[in-house]
Amino acid sequence: MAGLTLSNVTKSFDGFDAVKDMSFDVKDGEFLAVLGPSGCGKTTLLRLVAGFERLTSGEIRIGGQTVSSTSGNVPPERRRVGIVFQNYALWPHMTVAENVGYSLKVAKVEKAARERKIADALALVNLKGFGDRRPANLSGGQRQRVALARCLVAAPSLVLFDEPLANLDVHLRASMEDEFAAFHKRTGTTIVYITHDQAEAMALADRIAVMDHGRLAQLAAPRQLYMEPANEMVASFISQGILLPARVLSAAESGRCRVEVLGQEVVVRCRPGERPRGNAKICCRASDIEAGGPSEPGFDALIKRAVYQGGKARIEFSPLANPELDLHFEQPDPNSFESGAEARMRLKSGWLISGE
Ligand SMILES: Nc1ncnc2c1ncn2[C@@H]1O[C@H](COP(=O)(O)OP(=O)(O)OP(=O)(O)O)[C@@H](O)[C@H]1O
Repeated sequence: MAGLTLSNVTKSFDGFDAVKDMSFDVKDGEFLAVLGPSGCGKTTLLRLVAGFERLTSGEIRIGGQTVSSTSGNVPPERRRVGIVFQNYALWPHMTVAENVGYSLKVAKVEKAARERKIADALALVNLKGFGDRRPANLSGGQRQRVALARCLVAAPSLVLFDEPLANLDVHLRASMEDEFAAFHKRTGTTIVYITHDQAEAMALADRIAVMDHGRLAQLAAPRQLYMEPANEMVASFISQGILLPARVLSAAESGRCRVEVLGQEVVVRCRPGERPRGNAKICCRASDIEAGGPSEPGFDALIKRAVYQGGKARIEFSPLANPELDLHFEQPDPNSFESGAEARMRLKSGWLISGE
């Protein structure tokens, strides 16, 4: 296996930067998810790494070897990069074993070695004994595993996944997530996994690169992305964080500072070096909000809707002083909030978005 390094990679189409100045490292054996809204450049990034697309500037290295730069481009078939696509693209007239071994046959690998490699690849994806089946006689998840085996048989140094679960139903997705996680643990394959599904990225990846308009917005472990989003885009994108206008009242001390939000003073988490300032934003989650007593610090709100969600209700409300803000929190059963009522709300915590 090998690591992957992108240094200041830009890809322009007719002057439009689909990928802009991206730099990051994927460590040997790491599982990196690339996450972002539609059109942010994920597929272009994958195509650049695979070698299907030439970069406009910058450099890509795989296992220390430069594979893309302005002075040259190693062709896709010589990069030892495996790709698992969203549509598995298996040949229906071939058996599972023939599908998996096709590239070896083309490369004129001798029969006994070929069969051994096919068996090893099928074992890696838990499909031992499926070699004689046809794709039509497999489930969607099994087909996706054949596609994975087909890419593993070539002993790639890096495997790229392009939204591999997008075509599968919800239950199958969950079980394939488990399969991919187990596969990664078992093999230590370096994986770059493109998705627009946050839950999938969070469940699988060691780290997640969030892309926004072709740029890297943040690269961090899932929990850090959730707890400490680098900017407003990441805050609102990851788990639909709630952004609130704030004024910073005190300098950072031990990772916390005091802010004024919705007329309430709250201690929030923050980066070191924060200083008092206006025009700040904090990111909070539904779990950071709770109902408070009438005389407690907090703010008054108008309840808009209570949506029962089995064992709890999602309470949607707007602060009376900021009716343009739509907020919500979760209230365990029994729910005592009714739409149209006024209630006192309290913000318990949050994360101060860096001003840089
Ligand atoms: N060959 C091309 N020529 C011109 N523009 C392109 C080309 N390929 C991609 N783009 C543009 O680059 C931007 C990024 O596209 P890309 O397919 O990489 O996004 P994405 O994040 O994979 O989107 P999605 O999640 O919808 O697949 C888009 O605005 C797209 O229209």
